[in-house]
Amino acid sequence: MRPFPRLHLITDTRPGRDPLAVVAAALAVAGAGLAVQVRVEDEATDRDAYDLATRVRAFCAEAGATCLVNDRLHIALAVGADGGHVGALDLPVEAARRVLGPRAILGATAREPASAKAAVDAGATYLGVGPAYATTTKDGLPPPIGIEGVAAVAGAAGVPVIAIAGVTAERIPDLRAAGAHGVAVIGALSGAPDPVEATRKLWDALR
Ligand SMILES: Cc1ncc(COP(=O)(O)OP(=O)(O)O)c(N)n1
Ligand SMILES: Cc1ncsc1CCOP(=O)(O)O
Ligand SMILES: [Mg+2]
Repeated sequence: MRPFPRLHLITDTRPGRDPLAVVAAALAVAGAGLAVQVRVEDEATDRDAYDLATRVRAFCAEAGATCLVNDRLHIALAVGADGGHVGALDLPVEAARRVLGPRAILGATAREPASAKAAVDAGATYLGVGPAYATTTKDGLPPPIGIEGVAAVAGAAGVPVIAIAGVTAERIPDLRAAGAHGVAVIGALSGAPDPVEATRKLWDALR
């Protein structure tokens, strides 16, 4: 079994972004060590999500990388992804586990130890933990939990913790010291002038 990826790239499908170009750049650097989470805007059609997931899944398969799908687990199944990610407004973790089956990777969002433990008991195999820091990529989030919040969840989780929100290469040493297994990013790669170079920086900080 391949080790659980430390670098998770979440696709950025906001207008004017080129998610596949960023995925290709990140895979060129991190290869099989990368997880790509296909995430589309809430308004996106299932057909658009399916088309993007199909292409990301093919890129990942070629590189030996992990492919996950956010929220829309039927699309994860339809494209043969490795798993999915759910949060508070999505299917409950135990239902997501039933949908994906016993062997799939299943991520759940958590921001404190009690919900983290409940998610793991319900079948989550990793936790997306945050917002670690402030982010401009997603609206409506609660206040950042900071390094202390990440450490509290990591200490209680018993599964890999992937810190999310506002993650930069410079912040990775603190997050790792707090017990995070890895990080998930959107802006650090999608907003970078050179996504290959930006991936290299994140990747070096994670090794
Ligand atoms: C790795 C990771 N962690 C957290 C999230 C957020 O999921 P969720 O809370 O369901 O919010 P949306 O991404 O669906 O808007 C994530 N996607 N990935
Ligand atoms: C999907 C999501 N959920 C919590 S923060 C976030 C986006 C994080 O994006 P960035 O890495 O640009 O801060
Ligand atoms: Mg969600």
